[in-house]
Amino acid sequence: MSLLRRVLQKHQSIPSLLGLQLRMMASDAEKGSSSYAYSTLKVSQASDKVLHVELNRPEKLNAMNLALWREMVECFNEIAGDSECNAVVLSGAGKAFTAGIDLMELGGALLQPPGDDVARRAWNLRKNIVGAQESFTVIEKCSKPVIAAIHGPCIGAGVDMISACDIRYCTQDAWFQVKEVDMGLAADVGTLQRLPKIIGNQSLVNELCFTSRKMMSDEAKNCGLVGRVFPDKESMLQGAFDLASDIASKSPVAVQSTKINLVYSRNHSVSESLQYVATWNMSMLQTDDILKSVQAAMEKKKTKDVTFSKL
Ligand SMILES: CC/C=C\C=C\CC(=O)SCCNC(=O)CCNC(=O)[C@H](O)C(C)(C)COP(=O)(O)OP(=O)(O)OC[C@H]1O[C@@H](n2cnc3c(N)ncnc32)[C@H](O)[C@@H]1OP(=O)(O)O
Repeated sequence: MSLLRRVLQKHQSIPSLLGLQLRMMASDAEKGSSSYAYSTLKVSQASDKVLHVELNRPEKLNAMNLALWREMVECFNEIAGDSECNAVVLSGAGKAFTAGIDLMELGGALLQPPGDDVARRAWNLRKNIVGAQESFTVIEKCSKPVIAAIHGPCIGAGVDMISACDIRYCTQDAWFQVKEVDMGLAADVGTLQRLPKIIGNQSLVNELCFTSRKMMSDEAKNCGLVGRVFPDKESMLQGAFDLASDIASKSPVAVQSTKINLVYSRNHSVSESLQYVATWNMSMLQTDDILKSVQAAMEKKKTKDVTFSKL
């Protein structure tokens, strides 16, 4: 039976979904005591101070169900507070990066929020949307650089997700699709806000968003959506891990301050951003990391040979 047919059938049993509210910010209590234990995300240590987060619903092409939206928030909040982690690689298990929102599970809950009248339903719908936005904004709020490693399809919410990452690598077989218009809606969890700042070609962004046409990896590279294209998943992951490892070896004060200021500057004027970094660095320039880094450079050593305190 086609996916679309099953989605439509599922929507006919809306009453079972009426009580269901998207809870995008789950409490830590649900997770138990073990660290990085998630049902839809697999987190592993790729190398020293580098974590590998995999979207882990390969049998559903990593379609984003309720648990995945919630666990993204939990996971990246956990990473943000983990002083053993300095950089992250985000990829998809199986044959796709992601097929976007889980049409079976989320479509009904999203379109039919609970509420006694239109105002209350709208109120709850807004809460769901804001909650879903947090699932990707949390990547941006996490001060550790996040490298998206994309292979195969990256559809709908997948584009929202990778737009919140700091660096994007992909495979030759990767393709990108801002699918929302073809689903009858405007994208609302980050693509329309972040993609224009990444690609820097408003005409192309508009075309992609209005038409839902697929963009293949070569075009993604040419327009600046991805930094590098690799022949296959294995070489892409190796490239992403090497990059993450290089970043992770540097002063975490310098790297994380840089991410925070890059994100701030993207959203503010040059003059506001200069003010911000001046205030930021009035404390951060007092770090021991400067002395250590300069000394290493003078001795022609790599930052890998320097021991920086955890942050
Ligand atoms: C608050 C709102 C926030 C966000 C909104 C976001 C909007 C979007 O994300 S829009 C994009 C929605 N996604 C799609 O339209 C993609 C749908 N999938 C496909 O078109 C195809 O699966 C494919 C990606 C082209 C790959 O095709 P193929 O290689 O032939 O695999 P399939 O047999 O189709 O799929 C394998 C398996 O995965 C299930 N699946 C695929 N996509 C989804 C999905 N989006 N949701 C749920 N399940 C999905 C598919 O049903 C198959 O499962 P089986 O159990 O094996 O049948």
